[in-house]
Amino acid sequence: MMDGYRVVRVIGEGSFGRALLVRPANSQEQFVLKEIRVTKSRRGADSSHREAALLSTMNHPNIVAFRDSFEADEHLYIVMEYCAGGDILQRIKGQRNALFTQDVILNWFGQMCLGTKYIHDQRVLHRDLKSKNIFLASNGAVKLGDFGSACVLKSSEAYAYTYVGTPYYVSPEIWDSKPYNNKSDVWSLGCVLYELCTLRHPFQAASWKSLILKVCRGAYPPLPSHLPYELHHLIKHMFKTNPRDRPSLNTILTSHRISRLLRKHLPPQGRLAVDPQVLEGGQAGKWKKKEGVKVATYLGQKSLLESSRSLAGSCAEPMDKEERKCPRRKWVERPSESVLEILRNADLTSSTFGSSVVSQERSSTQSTPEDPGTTGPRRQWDKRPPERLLSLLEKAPVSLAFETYTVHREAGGNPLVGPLSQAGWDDTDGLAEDLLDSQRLEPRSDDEDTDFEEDSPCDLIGELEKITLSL
Ligand SMILES: Nc1ncnc2c1ncn2[C@@H]1O[C@H](COP(=O)(O)OP(=O)(O)OP(=O)(O)O)[C@@H](O)[C@H]1O
Repeated sequence: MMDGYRVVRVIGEGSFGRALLVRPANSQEQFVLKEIRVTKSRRGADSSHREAALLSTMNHPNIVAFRDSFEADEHLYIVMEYCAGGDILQRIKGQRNALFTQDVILNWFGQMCLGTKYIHDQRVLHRDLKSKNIFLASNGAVKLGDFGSACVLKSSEAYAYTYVGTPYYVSPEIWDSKPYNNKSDVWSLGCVLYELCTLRHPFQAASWKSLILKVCRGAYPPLPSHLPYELHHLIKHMFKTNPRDRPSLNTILTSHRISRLLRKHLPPQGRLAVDPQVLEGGQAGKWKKKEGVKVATYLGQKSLLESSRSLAGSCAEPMDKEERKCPRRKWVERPSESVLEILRNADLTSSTFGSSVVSQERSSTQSTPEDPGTTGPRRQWDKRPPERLLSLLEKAPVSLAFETYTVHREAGGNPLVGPLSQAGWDDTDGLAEDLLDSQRLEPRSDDEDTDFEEDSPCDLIGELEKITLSL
């Protein structure tokens, strides 16, 4: 018995503790109790308060609901909704080779879209959407979970933590050291949709280098031909290498070619929810602020622990109302391609990947970031091998690419500004906007809705380098 909860059984073990199936003493209802080891030094971080206020507003049928949290015996416990159907990855694996029906794909994916649209409407990024973090409830509802790994708290201590994601689901802009944005979540959701359609990951690779190349080119094996044209079309757009060209969740649900098909497969309440007015209305069942603080503290801990393994993890990022009104940041005309360029050079010296592989991949039907559909002259490769990334990629086992990563770096600016902080509440309000690259600001347009992103991109390559050095 724990704080009024009776343990029914252990569901599984994650990197930060166990997940238990529990039942309140006075009820037959079942919940998941996540048990997280905590260290005293991380308790009560001031920066948790604002993040908690944000998290406490999360309430949607397609988001795993939080019920309670408490601390006992050096552990933090979070009580949340139990999803009896398990996670989507388990379901995919359980299919063996039998493909899901089109109805199942559209029904599940539609609900994932509703959940993601809900958080995006609140200017929150999930940052770790993957089939392992999406659950099925007993009533058939699909729910996005594991906001824990999706949330970074910049602490008031020495480091700031930035979430990177799970490499197999990470979008090209992240490899190009661009900020995480709402379309990065769209890319990850595209990976989940592709998995539902094929039972395979879109970017399979035997090495990091091959993985990153495929991701940066948006090169994936075609979907089975029996699937409707609308799904082929949607996947193609979700895997556009430039985030500007990917549809937003709003577009997918309301005006993309897939929208009608998706809506037809949504449960009735979901169909109603596509109406933006209804979506914005759902605010019932908020967390109590006090509980939210504890959860936010846990999230900060999780980030710290994760990065202490040199691998990284982390954060949902809100934008405040003021920021919504601000001119939004614009993507530079073409990605800088830093990673792509280095990888291309790496091919000259790599023993495992010759230029023929690159040529083959370049002939894919997907456009490359530097060559959106035109047939310009091939770039000359730099003769000097890029030692840094080359050695990194050759040493790192690709199995690591399914892990969630956080990176840490020394905090610059105001260390109290957390990724879940709302700019309007911080002393740096205004200053932060001034510091933005002015070239990346432009008025908002309706058809281009890459409209919010993290503030400070991280040095992913540098961090991966540290990882491989420690292997
Ligand atoms: N709300 C839930 N309902 C049903 N099962 C859940 C729920 N949350 C987690 N699980 C299951 O419990 C197990 C452990 O989950 P947990 O989130 O603790 O770790 P993980 O996701 O496997 O790893 P990590 O969090 O370290 O990345 C997993 O099998 C997961 O599918």
